[in-house]
Amino acid sequence: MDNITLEMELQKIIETSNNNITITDEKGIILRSHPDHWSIYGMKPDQYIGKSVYQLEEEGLLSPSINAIVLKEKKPSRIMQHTKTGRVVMSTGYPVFNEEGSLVRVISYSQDQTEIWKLQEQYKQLERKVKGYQTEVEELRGKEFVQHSILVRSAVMQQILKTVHGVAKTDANILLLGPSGVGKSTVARSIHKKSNREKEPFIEVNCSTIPESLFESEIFGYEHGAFTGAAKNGKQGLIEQADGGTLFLDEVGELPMAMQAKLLKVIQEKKIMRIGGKKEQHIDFRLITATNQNLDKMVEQGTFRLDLYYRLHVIPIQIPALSERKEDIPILIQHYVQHTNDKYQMEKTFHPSTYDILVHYEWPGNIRELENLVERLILTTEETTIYPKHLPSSIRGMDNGENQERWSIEQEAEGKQDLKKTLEEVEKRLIEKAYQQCKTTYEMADYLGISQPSVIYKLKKYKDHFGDTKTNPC
Ligand SMILES: Nc1ncnc2c1ncn2[C@@H]1O[C@H](COP(=O)(O)OP(=O)(O)OP(=O)(O)O)[C@@H](O)[C@H]1O
Repeated sequence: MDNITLEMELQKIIETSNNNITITDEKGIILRSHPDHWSIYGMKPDQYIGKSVYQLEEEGLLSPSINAIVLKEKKPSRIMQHTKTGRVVMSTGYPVFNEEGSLVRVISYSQDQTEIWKLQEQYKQLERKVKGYQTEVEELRGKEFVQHSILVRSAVMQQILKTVHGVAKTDANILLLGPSGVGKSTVARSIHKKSNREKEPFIEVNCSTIPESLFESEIFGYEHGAFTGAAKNGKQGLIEQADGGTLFLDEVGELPMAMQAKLLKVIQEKKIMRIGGKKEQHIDFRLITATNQNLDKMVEQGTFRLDLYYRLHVIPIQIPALSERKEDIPILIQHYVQHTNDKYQMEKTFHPSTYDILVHYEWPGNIRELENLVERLILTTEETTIYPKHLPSSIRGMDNGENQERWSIEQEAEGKQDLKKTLEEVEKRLIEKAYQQCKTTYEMADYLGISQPSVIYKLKKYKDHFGDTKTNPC
């Protein structure tokens, strides 16, 4: 067959193939390719024919070039490329050697895989959703409690709920202790819901937010003309509003001393008198209090009345910090991801590495911090998958590195990093692990599932990182 016929055949193959066939010489100069196929890279023929693939890489038009990889590795290779035009392309390259064994050409085939890739992503998301539903079904089957929006899985919280719900129908005063954001108000509301007062008001008073000068009038109310600026018809106080129901005093440790004495009297007598009023009225309420302060210490220091403390302390319940009941963290994350997605009609998911970091985080701000962070991440992350890189650095910094390793691999799939560098980085870390754990290159080969010569090659490749290579006793 003469050269002209061969040339025509080759040209026809390139033109009619479903793949983008690209041929480069030993220097990476593009000799042939079909113009139609380069549109996926957002390039026109004059931008690549006769150009070097290295140059195209530098210009960010190919990231990375399969032909460049084959030129370097001198063996067939396959990569996924994320193009400037947003396509996902699978490229496979083969070296062509002459009779002397020198590499003279590289032939590569590229196929647009965007639709398959998207389907795979959708499938992964569906898989995660199904897992989420499975967890929910398990929860509903009783493995966890889901009661009055209280989600608990830990044994300690299940016991606490059992105790408080056990006394919910009595009128015993309950004191909820624990750091901020652990769910004291939530538990208080749940006690009310379980009590016989369920249909009556639940009045929540945050003692730290009412200025001392207004406290008395807010709590006890006042009669017409009680003081300058008082409302014309007087005002019902918060205790009066709780008549028949539950009065929940949050941050009770913040109560001014003078108010402590008045509150003690109300608790003992269940009677109040409005400011400027002439007669006392009986109020039927159940009292629940909460604080994140150490009341014992405050009593010792003389800033909290001992007699009031005894009154409030009838059933003390200590709610532990989230870091002391880590089993609750996964269901809380799942719940708030689902809840926020539903609330804003979104479909964001947490990458498993992100999820792992959050599950192991200490959560100093407890459930409130968790709830706020999940909501913020879902609202402010543009991508549908939330990666560790989206987490605040204070949380990312707590990770031991394993998750960072996992997500850097995923980032490569997102095309946000240079694929070649990412793969090299991952390879280097795996080889480092093998290097630390194995005595010989044969053991390393077994450990890594590659041949021993490949181990030698890779150790040489990263010699700056490892120093001298391992000795081979065999
Ligand atoms: N077990 C739970 N399941 C789901 N959400 C919860 C749970 N416990 C608390 N939360 C949520 O966490 C947030 C903080 O809870 P809550 O206000 O009850 O804490 P707190 O201990 O009373 O805080 P503070 O001491 O600051 O008043 C709320 O948005 C609440 O809905």
